[in-house]
Amino acid sequence: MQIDLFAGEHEPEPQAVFHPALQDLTQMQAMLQRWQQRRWLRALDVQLPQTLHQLAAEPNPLLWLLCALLCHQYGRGHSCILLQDLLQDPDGLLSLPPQNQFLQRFTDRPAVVLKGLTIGDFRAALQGCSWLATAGPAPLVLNEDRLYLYRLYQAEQRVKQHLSLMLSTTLPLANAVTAELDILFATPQQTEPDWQRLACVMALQRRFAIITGGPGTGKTTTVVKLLALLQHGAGGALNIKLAAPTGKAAVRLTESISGALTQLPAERARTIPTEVTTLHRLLGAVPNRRSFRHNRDNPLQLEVLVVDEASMVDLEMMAALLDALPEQAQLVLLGDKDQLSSVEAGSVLGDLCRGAELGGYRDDTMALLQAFSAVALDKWRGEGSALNQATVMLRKSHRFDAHSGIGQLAAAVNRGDTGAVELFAQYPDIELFSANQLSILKATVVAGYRQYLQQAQPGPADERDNWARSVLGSYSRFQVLCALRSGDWGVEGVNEQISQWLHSSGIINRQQQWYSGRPVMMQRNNYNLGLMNGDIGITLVDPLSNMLRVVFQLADGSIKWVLPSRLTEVETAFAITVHKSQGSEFNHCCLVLPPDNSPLLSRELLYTGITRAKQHFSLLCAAPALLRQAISRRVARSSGL
Ligand SMILES: Nc1ncnc2c1ncn2[C@@H]1O[C@H](COP(=O)(O)OP(=O)(O)OP(=O)(O)O)[C@@H](O)[C@H]1O
Repeated sequence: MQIDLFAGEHEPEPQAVFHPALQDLTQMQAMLQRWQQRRWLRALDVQLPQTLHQLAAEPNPLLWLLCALLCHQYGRGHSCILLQDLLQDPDGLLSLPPQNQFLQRFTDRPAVVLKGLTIGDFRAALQGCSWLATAGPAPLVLNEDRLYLYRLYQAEQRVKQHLSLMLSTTLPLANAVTAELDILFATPQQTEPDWQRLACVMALQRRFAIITGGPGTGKTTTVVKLLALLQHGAGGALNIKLAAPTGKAAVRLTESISGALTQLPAERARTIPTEVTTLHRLLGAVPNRRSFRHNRDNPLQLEVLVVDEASMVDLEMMAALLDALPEQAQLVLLGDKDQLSSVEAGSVLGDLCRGAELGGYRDDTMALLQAFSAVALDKWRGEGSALNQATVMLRKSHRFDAHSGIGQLAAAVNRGDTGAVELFAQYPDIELFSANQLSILKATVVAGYRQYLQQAQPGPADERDNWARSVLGSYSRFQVLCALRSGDWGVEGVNEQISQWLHSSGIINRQQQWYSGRPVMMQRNNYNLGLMNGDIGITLVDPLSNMLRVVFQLADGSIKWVLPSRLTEVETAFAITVHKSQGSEFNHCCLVLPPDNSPLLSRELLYTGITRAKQHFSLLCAAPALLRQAISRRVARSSGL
């Protein structure tokens, strides 16, 4: 057979046939409207290109599409869109449509619309576009084929600049540090490195350090010892501040710091603060503004700052925090890198901790750490980034032992082991319900909430704060978590179902919108009230006025009584999303998964849900196959960090 080397030479170039919406702006606008009607996009996503067009006309349909998708991704917590990833798997990257059902039915789904496009087409649509920042500020930024909203790009740049500056200096270690470490850390015969001790050594030497680890691995214990070492070196004169992203997390850190201080010699414990503030309060949030009172021009007054639950800190907050840090201050971030990322855009801790498991310690870091370790550390040697040289991962949980199903389940899910499903049959502290076991779920939920609801009956006037505190304490023993917000199996549907069950069991009377015992969660920060997004309050009859009030515990442990009418943006909290549960722990958690394979079900979501439980974990899941799919799916947020 003869091969015609020149076949095709005279044939016309194949014309790429693009989707009609890419060829006509009116069609693109109509398509975006349809996506909004199907709830694939938010009104805001569709509005953004329209608004920009009014300011500077840009009739390119692809540009409109990119702009709407960028806004959509921002709403889902991504700092940017990586154009290459968008081309590779549009439906997957965008999680559009959000439920996989009937996907093939839509001929205008992202994968079909973007078919045939190349990265060059994206660049061409953006080139010379007046919406794109080239010299000065403009709404969009393209950097190394990552498309950003300007604000997020700015925040990312600021974080990068601050961190590289902080990572470029090392601090001298005092000669007496070994003796001090020996006082604080017991040295039994070891076979594994004492990462808590090594975390202290590393953080003493850095202006920026990260201590990451799962629940109960001793992050708080370690940081308390670190602060004792720092104070000892400075003669107790350091101005140390402790902060957490939410009020709830701040209250929890206050409790665990107080617990950890009891393990220290009294004269050392005295030099360490126990007061924990929220980041918003620390930075001085200005009502209805994005900016803070403390910033580059008005830095914070402190020498050491510890931020707990750092996985909940979003990109813009991290940028604001670093802006406000005085030049010589030391910053230590604590958190679990494997948890879900912040509710707002960014996955700062996850991004910064990439490679933390492997160590990746270079020669100089190895020399430093090895000098303080009785066990050889060669396994963790590598050529990691500057960040790796400032990160220690604590690996041993002191809370969950080998007999704990929660610990085993969390670890298996975290390493993507689909065999995790089998663990439910082996441990008494974890249980799995299928969707047709609703009666068992009902019994679990009613029993779970009964105690706090009984305590919520009108209490004594002279002890009203203590009573409120104990009701809030009882409430935090049990919590239903959902993977999704909307739908029958989301927070909306499950809250409705639970209220019905509790009402029909005679435990609540929900004939009015507000009733005694109603738990509510803040959906936005309210600076006037000093309440933050995610704070949970409980409705009680105030014994002083006999009127309904909602009680919240503030970061300093005090109780705030608020008129329900002042709480406009709250939702019932019998069920809350896993996302919003971050920073909280409950004795017993019950996680409800939807019956279909939503792209939102991921390993990180399961891990975060499981690790909210301290003693008992229940899971409602229609089929084990669904659980295996969720364990196999990872969520990766796009960012340039
Ligand atoms: N090296 C250790 N040896 C024995 N017990 C420890 C050790 N480190 C911590 N613990 C204990 O383990 C428990 C959890 O420690 P800690 O609160 O410091 O962990 P954490 O990582 O901050 O937990 P979480 O993030 O889940 O709140 C505490 O009771 C603490 O006293």
